[in-house]
Amino acid sequence: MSTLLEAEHLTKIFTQRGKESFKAVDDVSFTLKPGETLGIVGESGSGKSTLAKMITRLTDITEGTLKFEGKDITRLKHNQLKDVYGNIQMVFQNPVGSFDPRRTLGDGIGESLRNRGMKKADIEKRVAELLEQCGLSSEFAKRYPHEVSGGQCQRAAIARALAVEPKVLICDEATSALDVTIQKQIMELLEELKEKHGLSFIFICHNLALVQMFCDRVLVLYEGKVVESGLPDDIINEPKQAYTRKLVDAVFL
Ligand SMILES: Nc1ncnc2c1ncn2[C@@H]1O[C@H](COP(=O)(O)OP(=O)(O)OP(=O)(O)O)[C@@H](O)[C@H]1O
Repeated sequence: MSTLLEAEHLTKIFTQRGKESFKAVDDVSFTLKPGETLGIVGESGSGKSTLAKMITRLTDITEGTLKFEGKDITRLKHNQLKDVYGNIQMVFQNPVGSFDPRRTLGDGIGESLRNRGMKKADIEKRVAELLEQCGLSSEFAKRYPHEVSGGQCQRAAIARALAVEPKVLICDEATSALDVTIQKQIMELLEELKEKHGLSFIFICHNLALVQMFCDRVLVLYEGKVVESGLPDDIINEPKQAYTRKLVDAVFL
């Protein structure tokens, strides 16, 4: 199987004037194959979101190499990043905050299509299709973010991410802000989209139980470094590091 994403020795150093520089991600390497789901777990502050933003190229990479389908995308800038955003999309923890409050959900979902020059009538049709794929009626296109529930808004955010037909979807704590039953419904939707569209996922989460259900492999991050990686069942049943055991115990004990 070919490799979709290949990350080698990714490192992110934040520098702020007058302050010591800080290494948030430290020498992280992994691969992601088509149709695969890679989980990234770690406590708060371990570097998960920073790593996600490096992969989507929403933030610069200080050191290391990132390749998508064999092409080096580590240092692409501005317009050159269009293709990356078309292939790798992200869904965030706070769905309501990720939409512009003054614009309808339909407007937000259709934005990338407008940017690609799609006609208004075609955009409306496609937005309705995307909403339905994500379990919402097309009527939701007219609503504003504050007029829907958190779970419905996350479905709309997933529809927005799918609009450009990405190959990789990065979910950064995408279900953490939702209550348990809604969390389960969103996980089922992601699973269904994975089957239907052959999507690959990077699933960032601090809950190892969700990772066990959903992921093929998992990386455990601690202070920006990968301290353990492997099959979720192995990591959960036989964690090699005390840190991983702590994460496991927090969920399963
Ligand atoms: N722009 C920034 N400038 C300086 N430090 C930053 C910046 N962004 C993140 N950090 C630091 O990098 C570290 C990793 O943050 P990150 O948000 O990636 O962690 P996380 O594992 O996603 O945490 P959480 O689960 O709480 O979201 C933290 O110590 C954070 O304070």
